[in-house]
Amino acid sequence: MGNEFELEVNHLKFTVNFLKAYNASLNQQQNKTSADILETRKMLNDDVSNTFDFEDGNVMDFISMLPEMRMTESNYNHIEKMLDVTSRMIKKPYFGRLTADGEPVYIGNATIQDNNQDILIYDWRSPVASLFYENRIGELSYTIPDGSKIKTDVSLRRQFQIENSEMQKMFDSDLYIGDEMLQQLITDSSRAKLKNIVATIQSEQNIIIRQPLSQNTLVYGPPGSGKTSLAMQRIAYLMFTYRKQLKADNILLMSPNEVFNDYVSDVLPELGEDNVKNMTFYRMQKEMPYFNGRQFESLADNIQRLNSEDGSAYRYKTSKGYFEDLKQYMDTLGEDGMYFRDLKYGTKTFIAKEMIEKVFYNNLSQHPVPRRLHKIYEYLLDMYQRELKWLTNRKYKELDKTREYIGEKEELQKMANDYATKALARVHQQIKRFRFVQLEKIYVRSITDKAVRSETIENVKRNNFMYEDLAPLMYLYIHILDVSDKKMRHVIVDEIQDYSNIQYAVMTDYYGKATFTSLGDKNQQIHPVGSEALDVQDHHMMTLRKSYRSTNQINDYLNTIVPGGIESVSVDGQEVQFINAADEAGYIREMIADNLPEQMAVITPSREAADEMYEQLKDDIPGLKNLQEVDTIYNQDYLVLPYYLSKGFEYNTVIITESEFYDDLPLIKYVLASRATRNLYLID
Ligand SMILES: Nc1ncnc2c1ncn2[C@@H]1O[C@H](COP(=O)(O)OP(=O)(O)OP(=O)(O)O)[C@@H](O)[C@H]1O
Repeated sequence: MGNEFELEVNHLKFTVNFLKAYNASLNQQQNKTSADILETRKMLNDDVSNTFDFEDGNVMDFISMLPEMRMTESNYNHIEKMLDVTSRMIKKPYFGRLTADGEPVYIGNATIQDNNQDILIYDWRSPVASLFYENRIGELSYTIPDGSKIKTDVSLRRQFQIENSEMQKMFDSDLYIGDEMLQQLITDSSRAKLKNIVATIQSEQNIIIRQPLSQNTLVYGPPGSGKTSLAMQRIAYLMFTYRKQLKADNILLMSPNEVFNDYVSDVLPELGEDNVKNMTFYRMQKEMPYFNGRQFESLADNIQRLNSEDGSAYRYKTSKGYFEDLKQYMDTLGEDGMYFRDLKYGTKTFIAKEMIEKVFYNNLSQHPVPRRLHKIYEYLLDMYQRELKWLTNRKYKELDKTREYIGEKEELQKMANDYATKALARVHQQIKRFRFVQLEKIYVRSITDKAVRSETIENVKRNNFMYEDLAPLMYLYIHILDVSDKKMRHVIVDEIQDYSNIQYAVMTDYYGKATFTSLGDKNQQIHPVGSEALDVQDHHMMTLRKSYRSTNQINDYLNTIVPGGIESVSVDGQEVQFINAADEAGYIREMIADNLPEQMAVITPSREAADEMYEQLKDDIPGLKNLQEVDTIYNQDYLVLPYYLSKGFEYNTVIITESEFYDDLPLIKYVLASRATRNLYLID
């Protein structure tokens, strides 16, 4: 092994030197390309834009230069990306090695070729690198893009710990148990944000990451089994494997809240990829103009409200039974049950709902519902143009007659036009937003439970929509108008257990051209009412069992809440602390006085309790942050937060205050306790 270590140290030196030289040549290329771009731009400025005239041949010159300019700029972007990648890789060129069919295969964050085009380092996402994540040696096989399997004899699997271009340690490991690299990562809690796990992806995780793009996948796994990490690694994998089809803006990450996006935002850039578009279920309605101006309760407010209120309306509206009723109601809209709105301006009716209804049910009855509505939309826009013209003319005549304004005819015309445009602005907006359809009434009619229906009518009247109204309204909107986002090719949904069947249908139907990877844990529903299990079709179901986050002691405690929930792959730490303290803030103050943990989250049962706790602790904990529902930045090591915001995160030390609050909510306690990596305190 001594000799082997030396050989590896030499190979590392060679690779680092190569990367340094490569990086320097990229630097030179970048300078040259940026000089070329500047020169072209300057030339265009001088020669073209001063005399930008279609009569002049220089416009043609400009057009003929465009492809080359685009190529130079894309070349520049590529060089910049490679500069970034190689700068990182100089410090840590690779993390693993295989000997496959007698040949060394080094594995790192990107593929690097030497001057003879031989591969010096394989990207971790390349097919052959998959063998590394099998965590064993022997006769193995990997799949290449055409689907065929390549049999390979793997005689060595080696992991490296390299820091600042220096070899620290190496391990030859063919067994996952005793994986020292993994153990070291598990004990490293130096970072507040989610880290990449590229060097220690486990075989059950590797299978999930490498599912084909065409496959819908549903993954369940206990707390700490790496679901969020996999979500990010999978995005990086898809972007590499399908780079011709997929750009960052074709992939969507559906997050439980806004701050979560920041929590995961380091992973993709570290892996050399751009961050993808992110979304929350709540924010989806903002992409649908119909809902502009409608006030929807936020998820956080919904959770707080239903903590103390009766949840029967929520239960009804998220149930499979209601979803079936809604679909049935929608199926008959072509014959009956469609509701419209009068469009008015001033005291005048632009169009009466009865008229729209007549066109919808009589004149257009041969078409499907969405087609009818789009045709009505066109008629109404046409009508609007005619009305605008008529109103402008009338105003023009009026102005002309009063002769109060003596000016140019064009000015008079403009005044008349401005007047008419303003008068009809609301009508125009309503047409554009399809507000001539009375979606809310259709929704209310689809509710068969009398009490829920009358409560909903009151809320609609007050423009006070509940969170649970979002999904059925969006579902109606998407289907009645046949609206979808055609750009997304893949959607990753984390914390899938927090979505009802109707919510999932909204996502899969709206992102209709995308396949889905959804990840969650049925035992981690944070909503006080909860939803029924997800009924999905055409999804490959996968289960994770092992958990990498918390110490064995914390995992043992978690297993007392959900027996057998977690298979612990971890290290020992201190026992879970159950504390009785009349003055909770006082206890925390004392506890941290001589030993402030690296990171700490104080979790409270409500927003009010969080505000109060923050006031009591802020002078004792430097940089303490009171995390808000609307926050989008996650970079604090010391946090106070209400429990429903803790979803998906992890902290070195977790203090659950007023823990008796969760006595009847054991699964919420489970979620909160599983946020701790090293130390867990439950105070009551
Ligand atoms: N293969 C791995 N190698 C190293 N660390 C890992 C691995 N898998 C997961 N982890 C670590 O375990 C912790 C939990 O991972 P993650 O947050 O992705 O789990 P999760 O399943 O989403 O958890 P939860 O359901 O509780 O939100 C993270 O610190 C992550 O870095």
